[in-house]
Amino acid sequence: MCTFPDNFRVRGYGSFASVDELCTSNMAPRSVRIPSRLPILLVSGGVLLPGSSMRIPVHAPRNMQLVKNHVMKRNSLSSIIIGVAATTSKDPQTEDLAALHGIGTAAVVAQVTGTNWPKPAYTLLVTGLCRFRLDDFVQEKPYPIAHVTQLDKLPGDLTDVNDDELAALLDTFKEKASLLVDMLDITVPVVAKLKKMLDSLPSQHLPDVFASIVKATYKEKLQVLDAVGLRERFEKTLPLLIRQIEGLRLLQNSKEQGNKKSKKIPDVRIVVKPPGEGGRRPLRIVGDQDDDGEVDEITELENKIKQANLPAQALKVATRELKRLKKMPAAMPDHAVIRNYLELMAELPWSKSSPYQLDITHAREDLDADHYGLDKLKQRVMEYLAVRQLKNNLRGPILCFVGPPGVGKTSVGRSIAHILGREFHRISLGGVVDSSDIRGHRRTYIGSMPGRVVQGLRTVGTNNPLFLLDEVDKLGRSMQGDPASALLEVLDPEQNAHFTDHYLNVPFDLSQVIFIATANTTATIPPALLDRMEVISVPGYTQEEKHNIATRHLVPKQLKEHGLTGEELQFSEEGLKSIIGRYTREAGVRTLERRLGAVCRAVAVKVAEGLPKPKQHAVENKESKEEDKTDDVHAVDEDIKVPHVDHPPNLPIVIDNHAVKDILGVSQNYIC
Ligand SMILES: Nc1ncnc2c1ncn2[C@@H]1O[C@H](COP(=O)(O)OP(=O)(O)OP(=O)(O)O)[C@@H](O)[C@H]1O
Repeated sequence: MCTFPDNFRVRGYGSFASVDELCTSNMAPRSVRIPSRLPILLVSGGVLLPGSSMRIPVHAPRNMQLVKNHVMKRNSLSSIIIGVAATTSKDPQTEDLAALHGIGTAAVVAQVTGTNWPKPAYTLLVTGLCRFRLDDFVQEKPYPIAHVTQLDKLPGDLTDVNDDELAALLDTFKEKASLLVDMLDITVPVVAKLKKMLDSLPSQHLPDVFASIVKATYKEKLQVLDAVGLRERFEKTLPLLIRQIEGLRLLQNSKEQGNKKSKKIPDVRIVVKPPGEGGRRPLRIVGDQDDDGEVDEITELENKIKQANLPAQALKVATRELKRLKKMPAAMPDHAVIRNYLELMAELPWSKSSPYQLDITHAREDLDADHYGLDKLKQRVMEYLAVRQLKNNLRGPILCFVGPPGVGKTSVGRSIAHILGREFHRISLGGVVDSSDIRGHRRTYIGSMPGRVVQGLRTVGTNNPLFLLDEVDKLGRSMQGDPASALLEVLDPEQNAHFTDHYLNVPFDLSQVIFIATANTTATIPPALLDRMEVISVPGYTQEEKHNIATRHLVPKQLKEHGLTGEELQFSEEGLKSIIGRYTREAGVRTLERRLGAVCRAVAVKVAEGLPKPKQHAVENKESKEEDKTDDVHAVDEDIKVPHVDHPPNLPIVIDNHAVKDILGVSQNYIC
């Protein structure tokens, strides 16, 4: 199985230089034999005809499953044939299989483009091979697979056709087709190719190819698809061709006369648009507006960027990218990439900060309220905060709390953010081996995304949060660059006002961000990084300290988390000691907190079991009401509410030595 990066483009069928090339390629239908079972891709609002290509954005859950399970799991796309069937259901999300059109088009998957970040979005480029009839479904979920019957078994070239009527129809069709091509701008490569194809393409393929490039309604295209017989197919397509020619004539006349209408059209050069995107506008005029929905989304993005208050340099880049996006068809793979980029630009907190808030007199109280002990750490934090208050915008040292797991390093960081009224975000650095994890990938790189710092800023939505760089001692190193040196750039007050993430490619001012690091040991912190930080050791706790932390912080916290109160559950002195001494073996208090949680859960069950049963529904039938009364003395009477309690526990439930053993089992420490 192959894995795909976050942004990718996989080509499978030949090597097409462009959509246009594909759209006029002559790879279909010839002597194709398709499998009798095909996975079915549902397309709403568009019809794929044999010999033409279509870009299909994948949104609906079933289509997404098909792409993930059938297409992406292959190493190569070259042999992937799927069925493309139009659904008459207006909402593709409903994916009603009954609404599928009975005739579909077998197609090869020529290209998959898309992105996995921030959410999966794929586009398939498919080329139609031949018609098939949908017989029945072998499976409907996660994506439909159907038994199909191949319909197109086209005869050889029609040059020596015996049917006079068909021969005449063919001549007229060819004449009109070449007339249409002559009216198009030959300097457009795809038109030149179409002209060439007109002579070389076997005549029987002409209706499908032309039906897919002329302007036609969804219904008309379905009629062409339904035309299994050759003559019928010519008959259905010829009027479309003639109508297109008439339309172009009108357009040209209006241009010549220089009337008002034509002035609105900046360039009457007519290009052939790939017959995709619902096949609604195969021929379009350059300068024509695209789908309303798409325009709306771009306008929305533009407004978002305006409101984001970008600095000059960022605004310049965003405006340039926005212009590119407007010119680009939505089906182009780069469209999603630019959009993601612009969305990030619009969402970054360029000028949004949390208001200044620091009350040093209450800071100590807040720290004490959240944590027991940790005097040295709290003292240093107070000094840090005091200097911050005296000299705002401190380019101070980066504090690094070093100590064993579970001693409160992260939670002290969270408290500091709270005291300062800043947003808190934790960046876990354990196992980071690639510098682009910190600094992002360049946008030219497939699967590119911003680094964790920029992602963090987007998440918190302010430009002055507190970032906790967790586990700096576990930073790795690899061929992809040294993440520690990237981190140096982030932390260096001289440089971080102009921090440039590779993906963002414009500087973002990190000088207002507070960084605090945590580590279990200093031994493995890269020396250059260690040099920038002020290490504060947080030693493990003694049994007594753990006892105090438990009674003051952990027990009340766990009671609250489990919906219990002190009147329902109490820990006896010896019970608590037993948990600390026999059921935990750690310097911190994380396991202790887990064990207390386990006890709370067990007690919560007992308390819930003893609660009054929920009131039964009033009995509608009077007779049955009478029966109920005789059967059960506790039966519900509207007037007398007697709680139905089986064995209400004696509250509070006190957890002593024995209760601890009952709930937590035999201690591992005993076994050792
Ligand atoms: N002194 C303390 N007072 C109150 N609660 C504490 C204290 N020390 C730790 N805790 C609690 O213990 C739990 C674990 O703490 P925390 O996650 O901050 O540990 P840590 O040192 O960051 O661990 P790690 O190194 O594994 O990230 C938290 O719920 C925290 O509130």
